[in-house]
Amino acid sequence: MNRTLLINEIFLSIQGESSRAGYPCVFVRLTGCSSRCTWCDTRYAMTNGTTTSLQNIIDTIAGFKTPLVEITGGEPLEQENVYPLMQQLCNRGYNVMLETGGFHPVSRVDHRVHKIIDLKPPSSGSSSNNHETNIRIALKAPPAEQALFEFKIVIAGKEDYEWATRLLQRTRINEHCPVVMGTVFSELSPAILASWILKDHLNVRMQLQLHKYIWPPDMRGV
Ligand SMILES: C[S@@+](CC[C@H](N)C(=O)[O-])C[C@H]1O[C@@H](n2cnc3c(N)ncnc32)[C@H](O)[C@@H]1O
Ligand SMILES: Nc1nc2[nH]cc(C(=O)O)c2c(=O)[nH]1
Ligand code: SF4
Ligand SMILES: [Mg+2]
Repeated sequence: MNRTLLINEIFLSIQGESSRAGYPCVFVRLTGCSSRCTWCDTRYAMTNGTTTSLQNIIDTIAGFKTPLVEITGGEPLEQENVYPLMQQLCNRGYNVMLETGGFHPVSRVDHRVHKIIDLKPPSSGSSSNNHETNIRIALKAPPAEQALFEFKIVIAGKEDYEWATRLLQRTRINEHCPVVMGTVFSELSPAILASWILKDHLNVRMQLQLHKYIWPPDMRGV
């Protein structure tokens, strides 16, 4: 079957987010997202895309000669053929990461994929769409698979931070899986977020979007 995906861009860059930040990584950005996070930095991926066969995507990735591949968007889980793409990349031996907004259960994602799941705070305007099933799936996973779950919370201010600490107290997800916490770029000072995390002895990994410090923050394809 000639399966396709609507692709916004495929590029090689330095992974700027998550526990793998700093490693060379191929990014496959899928077009389209039905959410509208107020501070989304990738609005250009909402509509523009090229219909591309899975084989063509895999060949493009192979050309970058890099073992780490991240599937992002847009919202990657909104296109059905993302599932066979991830499976085929895993079969070929790539380290595959998925970056998802967390509005869809990750139960159909190949278990070998490193899943980075956002928990959207109130400032995003998308908080009511969080799918807490993903937290339950991660908590129930056997330890070896739990290591392939990572949750991410992007914070714009104190209200978001307090929402996040309540979520962590209630679910204790950070005792089982890495939780990365970062700032909405240019909205909240990293030093302020760092001071809150330190004051509360919060067991999270702070991260900044590394690529926005390496290159101009609004540059595309990096
Ligand atoms: C553009 S989204 C694409 C993947 C998926 N839709 C999602 O939300 O995870 C990739 C990541 O960028 C983060 N992000 C978007 N806009 C941001 C901003 N202005 N500052 C910091 N992180 C941002 C999102 O929270 C998400 O973790
Ligand atoms: N360099 C770089 N690292 C990233 N990590 C996650 C990204 C994303 O947009 O999902 C991203 C991105 O857009 N660029
Ligand atoms: S879910 Fe991701 S791509 Fe969609 S609007 Fe929110 S940050 Fe942007
Ligand atoms: Mg990005």
